[in-house]
Amino acid sequence: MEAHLIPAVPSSVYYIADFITAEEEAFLLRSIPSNRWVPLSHRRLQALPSRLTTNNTLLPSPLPAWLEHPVLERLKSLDGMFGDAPHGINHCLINEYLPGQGIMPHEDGGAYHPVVATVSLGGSTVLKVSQKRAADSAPAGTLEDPSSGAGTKTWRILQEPRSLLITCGSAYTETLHGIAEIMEDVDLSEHTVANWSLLGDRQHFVAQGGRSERETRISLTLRDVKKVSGLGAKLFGKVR
Ligand SMILES: O=C(O)CCC(=O)C(=O)O
Ligand SMILES: [Fe+2]
Repeated sequence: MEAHLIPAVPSSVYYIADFITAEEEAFLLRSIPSNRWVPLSHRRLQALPSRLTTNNTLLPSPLPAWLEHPVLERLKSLDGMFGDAPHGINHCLINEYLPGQGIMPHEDGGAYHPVVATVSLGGSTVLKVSQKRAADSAPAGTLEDPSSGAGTKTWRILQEPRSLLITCGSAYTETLHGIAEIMEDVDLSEHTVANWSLLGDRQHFVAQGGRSERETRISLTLRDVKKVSGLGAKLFGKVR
């Protein structure tokens, strides 16, 4: 995995170009249920096997067979990335973004084991990663430094279709990530893209003059939800 570590961004974010083949990408796009989308104002999403309950608990149920091979199988084979996760991978969030759509800067938070894997399908996009301001992680009651918004470090990660991005460690806990609501990503170069050296097809973006028009992109975000309902766990033969 060290060969896939994105340099410069807080540790650790890994990028693997061509994690799946074009045939596997087409299979995944065909397999995503068409009747489970939840429309949001700036994208639509679905959660498999289900959405979390209000107290961030998962009612356990297996992930669908179409996710098992190749995605889950291949993720589990990655040098122990999910080795410490209590249930391996038990949840998949699917987001669909049309050109011009994105997601506000956020952190994934404590409901999940702090390793997240994202498989990109369809179009390319830029994920903007920024260091949380000191005030974001300061204990409640700490006065905010009015200048703290300035100088927040940011990085751009270009996600090509069929790629895998894995975020863990302090990158999971100390940064925010988001996708700008724009029709085109511009100024893509070795100087502005943190994972430039790891891209599968740098030449594609060079040939476009460092521009990349957004196309419909679907991401599979795979995680381990920490809390699994006890009743379900018993039904599955595991008492936790
Ligand atoms: O679509 C993506 O790559 C990011 C999705 C995301 O940040 C999330 O679901 O928490
Ligand atoms: Fe996220």
